[in-house]
Amino acid sequence: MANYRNKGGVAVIELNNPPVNALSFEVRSGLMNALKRAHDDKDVKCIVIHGKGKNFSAGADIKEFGGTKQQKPWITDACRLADESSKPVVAAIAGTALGGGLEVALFCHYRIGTPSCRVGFPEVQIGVLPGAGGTQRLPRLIGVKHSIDMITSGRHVMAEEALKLGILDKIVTDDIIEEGIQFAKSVVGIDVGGRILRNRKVEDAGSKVFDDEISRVKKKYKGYIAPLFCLKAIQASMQLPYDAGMEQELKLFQQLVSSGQAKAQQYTFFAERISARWQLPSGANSQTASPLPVKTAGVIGAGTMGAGIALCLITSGIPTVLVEQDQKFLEKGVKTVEGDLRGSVALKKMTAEQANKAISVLKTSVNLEDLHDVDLVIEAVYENLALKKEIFAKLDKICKSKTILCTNTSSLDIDTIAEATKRRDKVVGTHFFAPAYIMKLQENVYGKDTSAETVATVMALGKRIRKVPVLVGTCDSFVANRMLHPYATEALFLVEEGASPYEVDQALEDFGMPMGMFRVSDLSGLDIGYKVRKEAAKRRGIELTSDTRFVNGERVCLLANVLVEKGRLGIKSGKGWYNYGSPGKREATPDPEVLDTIEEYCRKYDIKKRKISSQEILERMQLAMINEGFKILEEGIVSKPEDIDIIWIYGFGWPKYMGGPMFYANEMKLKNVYRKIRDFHQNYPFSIHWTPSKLLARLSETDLPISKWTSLINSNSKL
Ligand SMILES: CC(C)(COP(=O)(O)OP(=O)(O)OC[C@H]1O[C@@H](n2cnc3c(N)ncnc32)[C@H](O)[C@@H]1OP(=O)(O)O)[C@@H](O)C(=O)NCCC(=O)NCCSC(=O)C[C@@H](O)CCCCCCCCCCCCC(=O)O
Repeated sequence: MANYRNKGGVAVIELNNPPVNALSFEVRSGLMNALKRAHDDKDVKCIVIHGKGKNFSAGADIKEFGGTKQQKPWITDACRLADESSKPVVAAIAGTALGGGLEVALFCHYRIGTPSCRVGFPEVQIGVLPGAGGTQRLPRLIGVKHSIDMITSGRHVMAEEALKLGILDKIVTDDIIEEGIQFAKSVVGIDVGGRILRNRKVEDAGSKVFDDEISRVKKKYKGYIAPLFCLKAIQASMQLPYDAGMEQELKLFQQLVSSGQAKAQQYTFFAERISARWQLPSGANSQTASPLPVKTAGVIGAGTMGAGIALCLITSGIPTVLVEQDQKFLEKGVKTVEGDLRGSVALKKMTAEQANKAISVLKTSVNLEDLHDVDLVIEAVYENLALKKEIFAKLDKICKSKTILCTNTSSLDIDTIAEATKRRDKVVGTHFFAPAYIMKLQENVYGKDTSAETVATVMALGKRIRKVPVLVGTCDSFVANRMLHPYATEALFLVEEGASPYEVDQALEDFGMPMGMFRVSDLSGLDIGYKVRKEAAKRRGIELTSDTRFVNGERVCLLANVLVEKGRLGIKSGKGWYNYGSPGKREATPDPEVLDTIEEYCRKYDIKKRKISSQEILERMQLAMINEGFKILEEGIVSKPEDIDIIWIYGFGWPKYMGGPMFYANEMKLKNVYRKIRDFHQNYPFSIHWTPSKLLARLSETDLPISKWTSLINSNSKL
C-alpha cells in the first residue's frame, strides 16, 4: 500500500511494502489514490514520494508476472497523475530505485537521492524490459546512448554517476524525507512544464547506432532475447511520438513477459535467494545460526586456485596472508595476483586506487606459523588427501582455537580431513571454481561434525567476496563434479558412437553453454583428468590402459587418455581435442588428426559408427546429469532442487534463460524425463548412471511443479 500525510502543505506519499517496496497491486492502487488526494487537496502545494525503510522501490512485484494477467491499475495508470500534476512532484530516493521503482521516479518532476542510493533498470536480468515507460522516458532524460547502456546491461548506477547523467537532480546528505520536503518546497512556484519527460524530444541518434548495438548485444548477451527487445523499444522512443512509443513498449513487454526465457530467468532470481537459505540435517539453518567475524584470512598454496582465492579476499578488503612452502612459487603467485589486478584496472573493472588498496592488504609468507592469528584459513594445495591431512594437523596446532579451517577440495572427503584436527566442528569445504576470481560459485561442503556457526561463516564470507555460495553435503566429488561425471562420460560415448567432438560442442554451445565439453577439457588440461582417473583406479586396485573399455562390468571410454599419450594435453600444449596453433593460444580449430585418432580407435574395437543428431547429444548428456541430480536430492546431499540449478548456472555457465537443469527437467515434464531415462537405461545397460533415480520415478507420477518438490521430499509423504 501507500501511506499519505500532509506535512504543512507538502503531501508526503510513502510506498509501503517491505522489504523492498515492490509495486504490488496494493502499492499501485495506494499510490494512485494518494496522488489523487494530493491533487484534490487545495492546501497541498507540492508532493514528495519516498519508500518505507531502506529502499525507494525494487520495481514491479515479480511474483505477479506469469499466470493471471496483471491487475489494473498498472504503474503507468498509478503515475499518470504525477506526470500531469501542476504541483511539483519529487522522488526522494534512498537505497534502490530499480525497474518500476525508477519508472515511478521518472514520472516525477524532480529526483533527489542519498549518496549511497542506486538506480537502474535490471529488467533484462529477469527476461523482460522496463514496461512502464522506462524505455521511453530515460532517453528523453539522458539520451539514447546512455539509455542503451543502462537498459541492456541492467547495471545499477550509483548516486554520483546518476547525478552526472542527470537522473538525479541533487544528492542530499541528511534524512531523505526531510530533504525531500525541503527540496519540494524550494521548487513551488516554478513551472513544471519543462520537467515533464513526456513533453521532451529524443535526439535522433541515427539507425546505425542501433545496427551496431544489435551486433554488440547479440555477442555480449548471446542467446538472450530481452536485450534485443530493449533495443527495439528504445529505438521506438526515437522514431515515434511519446504515446505511440509507450504502446510499442507495452507490446514488447507483453511478448517478453510470457516467454519461456522470462519464466526461467525469474525462476533463477528466486532460486538464488532460496538457495541462500540453507539447512543442516540437524535442523540448524540460516535463520538460527550466526556467522563468526572474519577480519583476517589466510590462504595456503599460491598456485592458480590459491592466488585466485587470495585475490577474491583482498579485493573485498579482507587482509590476507598467502602462504606457500617455496619462495619461488610464492613470488609467482603474487605476480598472478598483481597481473589480474592490472587486468581489472585495464578493463575498468576497478580503479588503480582500488587495486593498490587490495594489494596493500596482502601479506606473504613461506611459514605456516604466520597463520597463527587469522580468523579463517582456506587451504588450496593440490588434490592429495595425505598432504591435506598433514596441513590440517599442523594448522590445528598453529591457529587460534576459533579459527575456521576450510579446504578447497573438489572431491576429497571432508570428514577424513577434519579427523586430522581436534576441531572437526570448524572444518568445512569451500570449493571454488577456476578461474577463482571470475567464477561466481562457491560450493560449501559440510562434514558430519561441521557446526552451524562454521557453515554460517563460510556462507556469509561467500556473499562478502561477491560469490554465490551454495551449501552441499559430503559425497564423492560433491554436487558439481559428481553431476559433471555422467555428462562428460556421455560426451565420450557419443564420440565413440559417431558424433565428432566438434558436433558435441556445437550442440552444447547452441543450447547456450558458454563452452562445449571438449573445449572445457582442453582449457583445464587433459593430463589432469588422466592423472585423476589413473589414481582413482589405483585406489580401487584397477590398472587402466588405453585398451580398457569396461571396469567391473561398466562401460568406460578412455579416448582422452589416448590423446594425452600422444602429447595432446589441451591449450597448454597447443593441441588437445582441438588444435590451437601453439601452446597457450585460445583459438580452437577442429583437428583432422583427432578425427583420425577416433577412427582408428573405433576400428580397433570394432565400434559401429552412426549419424547422431544434436537432439540426441543434448538429451544423453543432460538427462544423464539430471538423473544424477535427482539421486543427489534423494540422498539429501542438497536440500532443494534450486541448489543444483544455482550450482550449474554459476559453476558451469548453464544459461539463466534455461533456468538450470532441474528447472529444465521440470519444463520437460518429469514423466517424459523419466521415460527417456528408462529407455536409455534399457539401451545402455552397462552405464550405471542410467539407473533411474527412485525419487525421479516417484515424482514423475505426480504432476508437481519444481516449487513443490522440496516440501514433498521433506514431508516424507507418499509421493
Ligand atoms: C532490490 C535488491 C537489490 C535488494 O537486494 P537485497 O540483497 O537487499 O535483498 P534480496 O534480493 O534478498 O530481496 C529481499 C526480498 O525481496 C524480494 N524481492 C526483491 N525484489 C523483488 C521484486 N521486484 N518483486 C518481488 N520480490 C522482490 C526477494 O525475493 C527477497 O525475498 P525473500 O522472500 O527471498 O526474502 C534485489 O532484491 C533486486 O535486485 N531485486 C530485483 C529488482 C528488479 O529486478 N526489478 C525489476 C522488476 S520488473 C519491473 O519493474 C517491470 C517494470 O518495468 C514494468 C512493469 C510493467 C507492467 C505492465 C503490465 C502489463 C501487463 C501485461 C500482461 C502481463 C501478463 C502477465 O502478468 O503474465
